[in-house]
Amino acid sequence: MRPYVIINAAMSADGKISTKEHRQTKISGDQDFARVDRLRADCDAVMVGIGTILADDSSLRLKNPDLIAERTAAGKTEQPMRVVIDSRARMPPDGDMFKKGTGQRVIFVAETAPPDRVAALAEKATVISAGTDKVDLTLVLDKLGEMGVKKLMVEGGATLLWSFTSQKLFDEIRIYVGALIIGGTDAPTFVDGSGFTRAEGFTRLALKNVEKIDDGLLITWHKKEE
Ligand SMILES: NC(=O)C1=CN([C@@H]2O[C@H](COP(=O)(O)OP(=O)(O)OC[C@H]3O[C@@H](n4cnc5c(N)ncnc54)[C@H](O)[C@@H]3O)[C@@H](O)[C@H]2O)C=CC1
Ligand SMILES: Nc1nc(O)c(N)c(N[C@@H]2O[C@H](COP(=O)(O)O)[C@@H](O)[C@H]2O)n1
Repeated sequence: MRPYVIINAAMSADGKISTKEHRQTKISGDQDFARVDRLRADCDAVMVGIGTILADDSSLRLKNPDLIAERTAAGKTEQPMRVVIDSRARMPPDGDMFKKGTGQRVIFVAETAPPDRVAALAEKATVISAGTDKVDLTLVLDKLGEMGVKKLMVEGGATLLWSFTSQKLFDEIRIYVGALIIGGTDAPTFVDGSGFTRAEGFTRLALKNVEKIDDGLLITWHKKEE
């Protein structure tokens, strides 16, 4: 069975998730980062696209020791599975995701990924081929389901979130709107990609909750069933 998919990200009041240089930007405050850590702890796997790893060198690990202890007491691994969507196997083998924290790392690549880079990554992670030229997210979700992932958190970035939202491959969106303006036509927004041209294609959402956190707002949407 496919996992329940929660998209979680933070954007500025003008919808940007980082700067025009794609520099990692602190949008959440302490309380929201604690919520993000809690959500990571509650999920079986945490995912980003390779653009995010190359920009941020994300470790994607759970940081709060109390949450790690809570997971192990519940018979789970210390860290949720860490997953990267990486068609061309560009993941740096010396990235923070490999250096920090314990547990399984999974890289989804396309069949056309260069074999030497796939072999180098296979020494550090479980590498799975899914899709011909580009990673196919329906295959990814099916595979993660087979691997026992019931709840998946997808953190970004803008290109991966376009794929998840345009293909309606999610259940919930939790978006933190921070009290700042970043600006810049070239700065990534919550969702980029090619965009819809016709209203019939739009991904529709149902509002579930709004909560003030730090000096911003956490908005929770569910996918609106058509
Ligand atoms: N504020 C926040 O909550 C977050 C911000 N970010 C920011 O997002 C930016 C990175 O976003 P992007 O450059 O858009 O990269 P991304 O992280 O969305 O990765 C996109 C890349 O993934 C690969 N890919 C393979 N199969 C794919 C598929 N089926 N669909 C989509 N992508 C696929 C492609 O190489 C594609 O270029 C960074 O600046 C980062 O700081 C990232 C995560 C969260
Ligand atoms: N929720 C959230 N709020 C922000 O303000 C952010 N900048 C991000 N960024 C995401 O978190 C990843 C970093 O994770 P690690 O600290 O390396 O574990 C980053 O790569 C984005 O995915 N998120």
